[in-house]
Amino acid sequence: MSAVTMEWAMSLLSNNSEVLKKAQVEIDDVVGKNRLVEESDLSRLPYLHCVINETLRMYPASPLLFPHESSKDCVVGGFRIPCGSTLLVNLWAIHYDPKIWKEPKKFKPERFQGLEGNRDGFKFMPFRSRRRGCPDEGLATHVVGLTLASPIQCFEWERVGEEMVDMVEGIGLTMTKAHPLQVRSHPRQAMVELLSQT
Ligand code: HEM
Repeated sequence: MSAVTMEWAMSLLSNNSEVLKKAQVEIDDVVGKNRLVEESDLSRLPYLHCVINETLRMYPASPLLFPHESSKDCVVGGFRIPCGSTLLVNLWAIHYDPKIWKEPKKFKPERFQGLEGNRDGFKFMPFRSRRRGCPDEGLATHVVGLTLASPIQCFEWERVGEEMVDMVEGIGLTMTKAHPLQVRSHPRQAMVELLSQT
């Protein structure tokens, strides 16, 4: 799931160079160019977290979440759910609901600014929620944060051709990209020396 999220994030950044630049400036300001970004820097990179959250909103790794079975009769949102029903949550529909999100189809990490660490009810649930949530959410956000921050800090990327990276979704329970991301990259001038030492 972390690798899937990484690929979507890098694809979105490749198509939105101004967001990539903003994330790069934040890392340069906080970390500088004399050392590589470390896990302990992540809490000081709020814009990077906004990028990750916006990626998880638009491309939740598990768009229908795992099916669950109701253990007793209950009523949810006015609907009677008999005991033993298989329940799916259409997370994708919630994450694109125009009643909840302004311009839901637009990649706008800024919409999460000031909301870091705030789950904001049940509007945003890439890791599901509470008792049924992903037990490794903290680890996953750290892994994605660090593995995304490193190439942002060290490399310039560009699309392979003129056309935008295609964002077609593959078929399956996990939302993968239909076509693997391809980008052309080269080390940032200021990072060449540091990279040659590691
Ligand atoms: C971006 C990365 C990840 C996302 C978006 C994600 C999301 C989710 C979601 C939506 C569920 C399903 C909850 C449900 O519907 O019942 C889940 C379950 C789970 N995740 Fe993650 N996950 C991620 C990374 C990880 C990682 C890195 C690990 C472990 C190292 C992990 C371990 C688990 C486990 C063990 C469950 C099953 C929990 C249970 O049986 O109730 N996840 N995750």
